[in-house]
Amino acid sequence: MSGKRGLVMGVANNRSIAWGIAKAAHAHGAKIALTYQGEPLRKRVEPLAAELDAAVVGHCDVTDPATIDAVFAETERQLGGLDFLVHAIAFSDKNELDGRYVDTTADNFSKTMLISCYSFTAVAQRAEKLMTDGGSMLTLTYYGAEKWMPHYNVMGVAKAALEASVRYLAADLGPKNIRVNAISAGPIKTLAASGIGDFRYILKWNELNAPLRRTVTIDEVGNTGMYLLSDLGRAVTGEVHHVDAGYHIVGMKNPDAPDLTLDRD
Ligand SMILES: NC(=O)c1ccc[n+]([C@@H]2O[C@H](COP(=O)([O-])OP(=O)(O)OC[C@H]3O[C@@H](n4cnc5c(N)ncnc54)[C@H](O)[C@@H]3O)[C@@H](O)[C@H]2O)c1
Repeated sequence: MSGKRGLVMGVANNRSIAWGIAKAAHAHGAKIALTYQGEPLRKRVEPLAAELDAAVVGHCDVTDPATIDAVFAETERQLGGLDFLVHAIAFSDKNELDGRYVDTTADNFSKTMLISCYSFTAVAQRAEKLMTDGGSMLTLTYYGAEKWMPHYNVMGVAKAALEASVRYLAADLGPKNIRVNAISAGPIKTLAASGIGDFRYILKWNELNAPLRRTVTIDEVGNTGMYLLSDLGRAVTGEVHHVDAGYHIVGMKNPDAPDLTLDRD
């Protein structure tokens, strides 16, 4: 990653998956820029950026296109161009990440799709202009895009659309040697994940039933990110790569795993 310049969007705190990727990129010699969403997160992101000698290129709320333009202009000013982009952004109303998908409202459906799916295309449009010598774009998805998961609901629908957009963006940008991939991460306790109903149960279920009999860390997602963002993955595009301790190959509960009781406090 030495000599590569990357914009990492989606650091909220030191538990964020984006932070795991930013740390790995820095450790491998990349120059990083970070964005933050709103003032409360600026106070968290600035000290983290200092740890990586990273630029902070401003506030970005992907529902406000002017803020996307502003952070890309600042990235160009500070880094001079881009070799990679990390999009680790998702949002849905917490009330609809519990219970039944069929009860999703039109308003939250649109908002979830805009923030969790379209925003990757919106940032890809800007990043393409800065990737004058090829590049690599990476987003984050979850197995709930492929299979039903309890409470994932509209976010599962948005992630399915996000995975489809990875393929369409990869086809559009491939002729410019810009690669587009996703990591499908296993469940990790982050701020965003805390909004999902019965998340502790989901974590425990994965730990007991994944082939590696454990969950994954942000550092492990970060390390796999290096393969997709660096020249190691230079022939890989349009891919959804699972980093989930193998959970996605499982078809049935491990018979040796104990039965779990639902703990909702
Ligand atoms: N934690 C998990 O179990 C898990 C598993 C698979 C995929 N993912 C995905 O990883 C990505 C990162 O999430 P995380 O788990 O690290 O949680 P996180 O809360 O640390 O990060 C989510 C980020 O999204 C940003 N965001 C939300 N709405 C935004 C908006 N309107 N404009 C700009 N930014 C906005 C937040 O500021 C935050 O930085 C998400 O796409 C999430 O769906 C998470």
